[in-house]
Amino acid sequence: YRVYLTQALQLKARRAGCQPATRYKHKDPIFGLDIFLKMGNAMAKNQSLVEHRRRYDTYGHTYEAISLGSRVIFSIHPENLKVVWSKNNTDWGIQPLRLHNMAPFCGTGFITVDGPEWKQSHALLKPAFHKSNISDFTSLEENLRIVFDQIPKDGSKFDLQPWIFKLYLDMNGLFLFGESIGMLSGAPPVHTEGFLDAFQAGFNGCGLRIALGPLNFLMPKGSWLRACKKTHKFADVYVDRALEYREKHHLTQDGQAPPKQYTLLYNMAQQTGNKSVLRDQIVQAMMASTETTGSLISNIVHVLANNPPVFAALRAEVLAVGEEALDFNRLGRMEYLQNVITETLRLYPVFPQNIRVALKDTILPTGGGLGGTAPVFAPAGTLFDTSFAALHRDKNIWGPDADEFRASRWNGGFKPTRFEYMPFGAGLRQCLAQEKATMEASYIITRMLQEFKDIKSEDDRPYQAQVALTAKNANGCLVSLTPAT
Ligand code: HEM
Repeated sequence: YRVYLTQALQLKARRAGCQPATRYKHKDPIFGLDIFLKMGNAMAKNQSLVEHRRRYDTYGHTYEAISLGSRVIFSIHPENLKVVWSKNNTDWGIQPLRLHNMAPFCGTGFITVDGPEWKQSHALLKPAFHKSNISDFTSLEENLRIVFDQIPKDGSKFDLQPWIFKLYLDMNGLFLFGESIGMLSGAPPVHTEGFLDAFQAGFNGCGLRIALGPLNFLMPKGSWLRACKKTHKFADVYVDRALEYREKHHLTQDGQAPPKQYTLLYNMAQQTGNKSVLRDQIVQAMMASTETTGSLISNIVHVLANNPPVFAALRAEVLAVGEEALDFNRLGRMEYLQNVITETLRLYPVFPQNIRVALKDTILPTGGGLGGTAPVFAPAGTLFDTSFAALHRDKNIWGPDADEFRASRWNGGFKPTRFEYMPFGAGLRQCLAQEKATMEASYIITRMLQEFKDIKSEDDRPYQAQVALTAKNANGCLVSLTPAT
């Protein structure tokens, strides 16, 4: 039957004019253990993005391989990305790859499902990201001041990254559940004890299970399941509060609880009283927000500390703001600042890679044959693995200085297509927090440059991406800062 199936698929591919993409030179062409181990080794050395790029340089924009028995098409060709990430294309998804591997940790939600269930989850989350809910910087300012207080004022060396991550654990707590988890104050609520370690272990376990694919039975499950349980216990504290609130206010006015609208969980609890739905969504939202905006800010500071002319130009723009209020409108009009953020996300994408799976037999428009331009057949179950980090440094798109930080490349109407620059994804699953993340980054960087007249790098190592779901600088953000007054 397998032989028949293979032949039937080959016939289907030939009829559509498809040709195979360049094949990775395997040592183990049957199970593809070699490519799996090589990537594992590169990840352990924080070299996975370098390894991906090296392979694209060797094999071209699209090539294919076998990894742990699955066929994988690796591609950074914008034409292919356009098809796979298209809003109307239901041939590609994520559910068969993620749901069974992640459900014990985070259940059913926008990260784990496709189709109508994804749509429901997306609809529950979306209202909380409305501009009116994300444009008040009062709590951000209060918490940012605590970070500023930690920075040595005598110009001595300081790792800013852990403090930015603490700031974001607290800010995410406020946005997701309406309560800071006390990382900056050093006084976390009692129920958070052990939560961060459990969350990290639960999250990492999901990643490992996905990476191991058919070998995921090799991962010991006991401690992972305990970490999942502890994470649920933490989330349930807030879910129960949101449900109590919903219950208490249920019969007011038109039957809706008055909105505690700035908070994602309370916002969702206006729409559903289902405890497990709320818990799944909030755990998945924690996954999407952990270390994302924090990494972006740490990366911008890394760029500024290593590029004195960029720092000087940006500080001049910040000083020109004077006493004006830093709202969305004013921050959005700071053109150089916006270009610095855009260029930082190009060179150091916080989500550097992504994988989709073919939900049915389908065709990629390009990458096949000797010239690499023929369509490529992808039978159901084929994985599509892309690297935004490699895409964002492709010299065909960005020119010979693709590896250089040049904020001015975004001046004068230069605009890559939606599938050449994808720091926030594209299509249906595009990040709901894009505006929130970029505006908060704008606020923090502006405030920092108001408070400090110089930032110098105290680290001569290059940026080294430590990749889990997201990427952060493995070396932290070692800098020295000079106060403005
Ligand atoms: C610099 C910061 C961030 C970056 C670069 C980023 C990037 C991304 C990317 C690339 C995706 C698409 C994933 C995919 O296609 O599989 C995504 C989705 C998403 N992100 Fe973000 N993200 C950031 C911050 C955040 C934050 C802080 C939150 C929540 C508070 C968040 C919530 C979401 C949600 C809910 C989705 C899924 C949308 C859906 O499927 O409906 N993101 N993000």
